[in-house]
Amino acid sequence: MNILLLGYGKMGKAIEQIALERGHHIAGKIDINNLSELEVLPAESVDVAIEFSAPEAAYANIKLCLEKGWPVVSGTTGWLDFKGEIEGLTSEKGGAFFYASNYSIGVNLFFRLNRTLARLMKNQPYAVSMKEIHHIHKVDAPSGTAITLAEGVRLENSEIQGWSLLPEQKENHVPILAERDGEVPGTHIVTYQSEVDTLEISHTAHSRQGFALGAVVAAEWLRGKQGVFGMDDLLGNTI
Ligand SMILES: NC(=O)C1=CN([C@@H]2O[C@H](COP(=O)(O)OP(=O)(O)OC[C@H]3O[C@@H](n4cnc5c(N)ncnc54)[C@H](OP(=O)(O)O)[C@@H]3O)[C@@H](O)[C@H]2O)C=CC1
Ligand SMILES: O=C(O)C1=N[C@H](C(=O)O)C[C@H](O)C1
Repeated sequence: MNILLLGYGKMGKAIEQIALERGHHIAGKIDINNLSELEVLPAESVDVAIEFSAPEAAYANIKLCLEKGWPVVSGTTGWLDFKGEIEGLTSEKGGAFFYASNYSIGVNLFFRLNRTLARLMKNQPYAVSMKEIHHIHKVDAPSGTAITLAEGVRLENSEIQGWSLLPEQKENHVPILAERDGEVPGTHIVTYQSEVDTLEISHTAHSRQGFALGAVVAAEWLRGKQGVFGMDDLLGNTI
């Protein structure tokens, strides 16, 4: 496949390496410095775009891809207030859009574990909280993955109404602590605390390889499809 990389930072580079290993061709590498190349790229030179850029850039990047008729796989976090508009544009254009806050298989297993645990904890005397730890370059907080985890708890427990980013706290919201430390690729911890004990589940990424592989597999899966998709569509009951 001819893959356009939209955003050529830490993730763009990790994705390039895996895409080449899997026999794909890189149709272009776009970042903030050569954005104008995007508009002049011939539509037929790209089979799928993989977009990992920045919160303020994702919406415009994805919109442009959909207007060009390119299927888009996006992993950028921190822009999801506009996701509904992108979903509308996808159906208007008959295009294809795939989004995940985290593309690694391990984290998608963790998402399911988190929901199962939230269901078990629904009527138990435990307070839920979350912590995410990322590298110091990360611009958004809390992480997209932590937001998905909090949303998972909300879906299982009607007492939970959302999340709050510590130090701000809101009643019936999952408090999330966002820590920035060195070059940490991504750690997420879900904690349930009672007066007598603590129960914790965690996921620790050792590198960006898992995120990058998931994004390339999603791009391969998206080819030839129409609509809005996520990891549950890709993984189904295979995990
Ligand atoms: N869903 C998932 O599994 C994962 C998601 N992410 C998310 O992916 C995003 C990127 O992460 P990461 O690669 O680490 O970040 P980086 O900062 O390393 O890379 C971002 C890249 O996007 C470029 N960029 C900035 N603005 C634009 C623009 N307008 N158009 C195109 N490119 C632009 C930057 O260019 P320049 O350097 O010149 O500013 C840079 O090359 C983040 O939102 C992060 O949270 C990260 C890992 C996994
Ligand atoms: O910015 C990152 O690095 C990461 N971002 C994603 C997020 O916000 O959840 C996924 C992963 O944790 C790495």
